[in-house]
Amino acid sequence: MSKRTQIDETIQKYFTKKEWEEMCSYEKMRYTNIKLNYDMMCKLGLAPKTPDFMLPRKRKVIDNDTESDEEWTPQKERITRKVSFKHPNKKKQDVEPTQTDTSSDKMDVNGILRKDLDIARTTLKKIARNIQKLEDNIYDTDDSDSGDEVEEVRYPRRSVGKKDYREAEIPDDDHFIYCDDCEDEYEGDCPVHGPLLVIEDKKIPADGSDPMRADHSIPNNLSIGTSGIKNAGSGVWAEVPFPKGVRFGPYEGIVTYDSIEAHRSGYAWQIYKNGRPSHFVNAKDTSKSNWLRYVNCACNEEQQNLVAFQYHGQIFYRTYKPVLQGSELLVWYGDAYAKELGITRGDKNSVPKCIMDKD
Ligand SMILES: C[S@@+](CC[C@H](N)C(=O)[O-])C[C@H]1O[C@@H](n2cnc3c(N)ncnc32)[C@H](O)[C@@H]1O
Repeated sequence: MSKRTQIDETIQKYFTKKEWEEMCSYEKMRYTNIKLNYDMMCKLGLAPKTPDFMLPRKRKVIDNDTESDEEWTPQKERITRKVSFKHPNKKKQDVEPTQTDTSSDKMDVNGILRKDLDIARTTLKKIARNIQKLEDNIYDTDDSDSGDEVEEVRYPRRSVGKKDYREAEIPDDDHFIYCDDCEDEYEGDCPVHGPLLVIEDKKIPADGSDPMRADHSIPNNLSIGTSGIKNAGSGVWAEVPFPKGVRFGPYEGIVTYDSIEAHRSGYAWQIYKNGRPSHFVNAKDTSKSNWLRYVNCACNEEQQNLVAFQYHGQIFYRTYKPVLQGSELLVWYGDAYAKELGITRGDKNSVPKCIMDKD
């Protein structure tokens, strides 16, 4: 036999005196359970919808002794809902009797209560599972995938470990985002450290009417100027400090399938679909691209402050470490292209062609 919940007398405040007096103990228990469930979800930070009965109601006359049903606007709605409760499908003999109540609608109400309790229990079990997974994730005690169905909280699809930011990120599943703090990938935003802080471009029409669209799209607090890298042309500079975890982009340009043209331009990112090369986004044309085209390739890991990543078929840049005010935004183009620029990171014997002006 299921244990009965104690009626929480504090819920009385959500009802009029008359309503409370007329309410049978099953209803009070039902509201108690709804509130218990709600409180638990709040404690877990799940931002549940406030149960209707707990919402403030308009009251025409604030006098407990004299009020009638007509004095409360939403009460009519509540009473309508109360009578429209569906009878449980279970046969009456299947329903466990409770110890104390003798009211005529005992079986029906009991069935409703049991259903509510079942829902609450299932929800709490799911929450408990989610918490466990989160804890496992935070403390890195268990990387295994239990195969459990988890709702509302997203978990890493796989433990990818610490990134080598010199490696090009070739996604086989680009709806996952790497979290630099967890060192893991999540479907969408990291449930522990939250979403990346998105910095939007200035909105400039991409119809080709502005030949300098790329320059004009640059957000506040960033500027385009001569790069600090010798012979690299223009670059992008931070006018203010940026924290780790800021997202810029997407990288905009013309879609092309011509790999030779893309390669020659020096402004094209390759897009992958299911781990295979698909097409290129070429930002050579300044009337069809945005400011991200001006971000240069870092000469070494110390300089690098951005990583390029593909998300939902587009290339974005994110700060993976704090960017100091007055420093140049520098990303890694990928080993092959960097080599062509004379950047051979990790190769101590290479002749350093890629040098900053101040070096
Ligand atoms: C996407 S563009 C970057 C913006 C370019 N600096 C500009 O003025 O338009 C890529 C080109 O910038 C230059 N570049 C970028 N990083 C460089 C580096 N580390 N060393 C030398 N040239 C670099 C190369 O000419 C490269 O083809």
